[in-house]
Amino acid sequence: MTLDIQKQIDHLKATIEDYNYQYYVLDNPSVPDAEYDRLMRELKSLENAHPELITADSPTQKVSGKLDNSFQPIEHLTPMLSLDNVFNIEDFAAYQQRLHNRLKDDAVLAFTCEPKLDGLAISIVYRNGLLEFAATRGDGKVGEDVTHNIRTIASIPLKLRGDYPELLDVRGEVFMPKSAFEKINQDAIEQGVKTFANPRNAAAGSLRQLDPSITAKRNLAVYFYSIGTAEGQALADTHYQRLMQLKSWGLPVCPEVKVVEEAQGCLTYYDDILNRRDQLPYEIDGVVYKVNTIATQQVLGFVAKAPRWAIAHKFPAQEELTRLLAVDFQVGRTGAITPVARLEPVFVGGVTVSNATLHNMDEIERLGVKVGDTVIIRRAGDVIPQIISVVLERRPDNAADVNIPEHCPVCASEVEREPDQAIYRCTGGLVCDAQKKQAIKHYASRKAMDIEGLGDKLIELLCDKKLLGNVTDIYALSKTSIINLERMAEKSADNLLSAIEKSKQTTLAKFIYALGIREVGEVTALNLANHFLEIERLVEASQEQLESIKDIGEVVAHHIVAFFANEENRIIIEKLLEAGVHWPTIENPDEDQQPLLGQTWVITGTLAQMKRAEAQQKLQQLGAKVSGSVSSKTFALLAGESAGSKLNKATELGIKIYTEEEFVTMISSIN
Ligand SMILES: NC(=O)c1ccc[n+]([C@@H]2O[C@H](COP(=O)([O-])OP(=O)(O)OC[C@H]3O[C@@H](n4cnc5c(N)ncnc54)[C@H](O)[C@@H]3O)[C@@H](O)[C@H]2O)c1
Ligand SMILES: [Zn+2]
Repeated sequence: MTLDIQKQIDHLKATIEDYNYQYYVLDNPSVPDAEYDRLMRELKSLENAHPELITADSPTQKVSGKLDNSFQPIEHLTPMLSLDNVFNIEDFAAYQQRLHNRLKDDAVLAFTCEPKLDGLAISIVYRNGLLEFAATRGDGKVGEDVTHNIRTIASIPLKLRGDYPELLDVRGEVFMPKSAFEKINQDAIEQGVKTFANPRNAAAGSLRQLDPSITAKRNLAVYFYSIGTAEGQALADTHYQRLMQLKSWGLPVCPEVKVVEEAQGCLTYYDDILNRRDQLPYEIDGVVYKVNTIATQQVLGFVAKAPRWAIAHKFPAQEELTRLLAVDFQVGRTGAITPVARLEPVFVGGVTVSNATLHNMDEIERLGVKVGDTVIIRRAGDVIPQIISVVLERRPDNAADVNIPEHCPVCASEVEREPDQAIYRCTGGLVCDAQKKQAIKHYASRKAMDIEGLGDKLIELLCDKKLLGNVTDIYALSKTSIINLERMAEKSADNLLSAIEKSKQTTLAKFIYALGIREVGEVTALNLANHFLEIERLVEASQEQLESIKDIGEVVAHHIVAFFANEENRIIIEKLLEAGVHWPTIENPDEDQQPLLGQTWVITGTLAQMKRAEAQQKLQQLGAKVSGSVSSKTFALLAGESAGSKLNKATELGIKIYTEEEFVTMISSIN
């Protein structure tokens, strides 16, 4: 029996030591805090039941943290301790009771409440008001010298102000504000390097750098929360007033610090901070209650590695372990195929989570995640739950790779990857149910078929009522079918039907645009219309033919070919023509319509009568290229109000310059 317990204890100790190493030395934990805390509680309760098995080196008995010999050791003037913690109200009530029992009185206890900042502890020694050295907590007795790095943190004074003690050892938490954390991880993703698991690890990793110039760039911050040693200056006799003293010496103190009375006051504070957790600019993992009167603190004293007069009340975990059961693929409104993780349900961030986003296939590759893996999932605030890492040591033998499906799970069309992008898309276009609504909205929009009255809301409704399946169904709508819809009076039904009828008369360019081929905007559609003159010729066009057209590159040409290669799309086009969609024959194609062919224009300054984008579109429609910079190849410059360097350069190079007025006259003389 005891042998078994001994084995369990040894196993727990070894596992916890391993996690400590990864967390404190490598700043790269492999399991979430919740899992670590569970093991620690298990070990504690085994040791409580078998006190004879407690050894001095047990992680329950000593301050965890290791020393990395890349840093000089620094012995602390007074030890840096840890905090005991509770995870629920019952345990907190029991803690309160123990305090009163130990103090043997029922006098009202005041507590200073503080957020439990999720960073790493630092001790900074000021001598005669000047920053002398700074050290991490290390094993509690000896820390690592990080003085050079600490000096780069903007909010840490190098010199104290006011009536400071001659010698001051002040303790605080170095942390990385959420905004800085998001930015650093965004940069890491862009550079394809490893991201930090959470702001705590980012802060620790940034402070424990051999090169202070790296620390300097990391936007670390600090709040101070206690005094280790002070000589030559009387200290206040409550914890709260001491914090105010720190502030008066120029040392930042968290603005959320507050004095309350008894358990009720503590719990009200807890609820308030928990409610505001997501709005706080820094990450916290709970709150800390500290007996306010220093004399009472001294009566209470310390246990092995933590004060009795303080306790951390931890918040529900935002990170948890669970298993990835499967990866499903969803098709978005634009055909983008996104992987969605199906998880073994787990309670995290206050709710039970069974799905998580995986963004795209690159993200899966970055995480290196396989089906069957144990993963760390994070749910903070209202943010969609995310998988942040894989616990590789728990990977089962039958873990399976995640593969993108070859066919759309909704319409079975082929799936393809966009060149140079992480996104896979369904090529189904108009036939894909998932893309249907979006496609119909685009088709009916003003710059496309311009069907007045057929707006987004009505399209949603018609799709939901199964009156619209794809764009061809627009022409099958009848008065009897729509009159019974909500908010559809007889008059609006008539108006809609006549608008549909009227819109059948269009141009080839608008029709091509209306099809919603990826990356075929109005200008490209116009170029295509002018080049091919007939829709049938465009449908048959080859990649090479398309690429030979001005402004059409490989990618766009590819999208066009893929769109028309889809048999369903061709059938839809036939049906639209049968329904009566028509356009005038293009009489004067290419050259005649494009008198500015071969010219390169530059637009600069502010235009009064139109937007720059409109001027650009006009020029492009007439065949000109529009470039962003003036060179000897520039044909003309359109210069609006307060034109600057481009105007100067164009003048220098003797390039033709149009005022807005001249430009408008020129354009209207062509049209
Ligand atoms: N995931 C892992 O593998 C892993 C490994 C080791 C430790 N951990 C985490 O670290 C915890 C244990 O670390 P610990 O021993 O440093 O204890 P702790 O972090 O629970 O509490 C002590 C620390 O709290 C910090 N703190 C923040 N705000 C404070 C405030 N207002 N007043 C006083 N202190 C404040 C200080 O840095 C102090 O050293 C575990 O509970 C776990 O969450 C995780
Ligand atoms: Zn599809």
